[in-house]
Amino acid sequence: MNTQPFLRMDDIHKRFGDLVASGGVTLEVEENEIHSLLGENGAGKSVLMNILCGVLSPNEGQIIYRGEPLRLGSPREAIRHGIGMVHQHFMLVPNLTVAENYVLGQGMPARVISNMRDVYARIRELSERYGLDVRPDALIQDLSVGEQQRVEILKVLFHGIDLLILDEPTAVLTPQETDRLLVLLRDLVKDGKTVIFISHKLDEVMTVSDRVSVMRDAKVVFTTRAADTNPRELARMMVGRDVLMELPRTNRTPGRTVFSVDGLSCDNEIGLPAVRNVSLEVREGEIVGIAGVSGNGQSELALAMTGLLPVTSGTISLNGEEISRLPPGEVNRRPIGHIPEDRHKMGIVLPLALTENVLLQRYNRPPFAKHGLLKFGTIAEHTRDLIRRFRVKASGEFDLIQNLSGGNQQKLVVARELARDPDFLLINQLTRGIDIGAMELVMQEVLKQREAGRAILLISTELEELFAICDRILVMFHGELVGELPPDRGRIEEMGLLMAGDRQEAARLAAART
Ligand SMILES: Nc1ncnc2c1ncn2[C@@H]1O[C@H](COP(=O)(O)OP(=O)(O)OP(=O)(O)O)[C@@H](O)[C@H]1O
Repeated sequence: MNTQPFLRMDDIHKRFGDLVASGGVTLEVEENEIHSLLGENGAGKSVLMNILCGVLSPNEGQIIYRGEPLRLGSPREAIRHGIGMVHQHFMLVPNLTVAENYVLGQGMPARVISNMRDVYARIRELSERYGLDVRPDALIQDLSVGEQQRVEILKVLFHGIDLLILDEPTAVLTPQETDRLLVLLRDLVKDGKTVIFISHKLDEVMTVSDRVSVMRDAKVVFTTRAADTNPRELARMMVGRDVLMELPRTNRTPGRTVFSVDGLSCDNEIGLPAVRNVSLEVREGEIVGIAGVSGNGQSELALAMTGLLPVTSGTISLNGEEISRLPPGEVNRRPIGHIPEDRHKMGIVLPLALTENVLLQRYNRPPFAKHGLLKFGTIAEHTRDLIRRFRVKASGEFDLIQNLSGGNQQKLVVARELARDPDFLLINQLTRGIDIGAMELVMQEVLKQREAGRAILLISTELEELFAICDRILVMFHGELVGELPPDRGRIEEMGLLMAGDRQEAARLAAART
């Protein structure tokens, strides 16, 4: 009898200078299972998977795959062995079509490329078989994030992959898209594929996995069948302590209005109406949430509030001053903190050091500059302080931010913006990519800002995040605010109805409660 597992990564070591990303990791995966990989930010999940798909080579250790030692020099070699990965950040070329992306640089036989009709036919066949709804001639830049995700998955299937690795695939998906993805993963397993799934969301891990492994400090510390564990145990294994799912907060009467929006409308980047007649106010010491399925105008609302998208009508005011028609640089001079939705596009500059990223947009202002000269000592000390307070895993303040794991990049952006002590804090997706322990820390820090009297607007697709810290929650649908609810988990059904635009049914439910 063959007792070899389908895949065994054996005593893998990977170091970057002094930093140990894999410190003797052993992971076994069975054929035809969904195996989830969990762990704190920076535990070493992505590095391990990058080794398995040929992006990185280990310093020591070996991979045994289908009973044979496997040495990979590139992702292309991994694909030849049937191993493919969908990365946290998509790797598609935006101005090419789906089909062009699939044949690009993959060393496809010339006869395949010369006959794009065959490529189209294969894409259509796979798309139909797995219900993926991918059009071969669509331009990547015209697709939503969820659609791009499907294109990435289909690309891996297109190359005949048996072992599929997905690194946080649901971080940017809507709940409906996530459900579809989880069903797809089960279908793939039925078709004989094997899946390794990385996620910080314990409920979906419990739903979809056959087995789960937990990484801590660059090692796998625990593997179990999903049926034999629960979210609380998994959280404890990841973080090394019990995680508070409920955060204590004080009752607080909000103070004066700090930030307000009145009758605001704006268009999206291609000139279509995105935000329609939105009015809201945020007061001192208050956290106001905006719930909604992504793509309902939240991104445009946030951009308009920070001066990055022109307002077509209505006003935006901060501390009584109208700021709706100020250029972005002027808005940025006001006491506003902004945690953007997509940290790679707006929050950080990847090839720069942590110190430089902390300084972004503030390089000419005290305390970091005096008489036009940068105060390097102050900048370094401030960055070290943020790293310590937010437990950012980095070798030091001069580390390049691109060397940090995704969740640690997010923690640095949050730390930087909270430290600016702004009067108004605009947060669009607070905990994206952040592990469950760090989530607790980051939410506590936002609550401290509330205690300090900041006015906070939290746009989020994560209801748990909104319920945990908001004082009241507005719901956005098709560019409009369609309702307001207290952060009461008992009213989650009503909120779901509002998020789907069904005001009547939501009102009926609300009436039935009273
Ligand atoms: N190219 C690199 N150079 C230096 N350090 C790196 C590099 N790539 C990764 N690291 C470090 O290796 C460690 C593990 O990172 P990895 O991305 O595997 O974490 P992760 O478990 O996937 O975290 P997250 O949940 O935040 O995505 C981190 O400390 C990271 O900073």
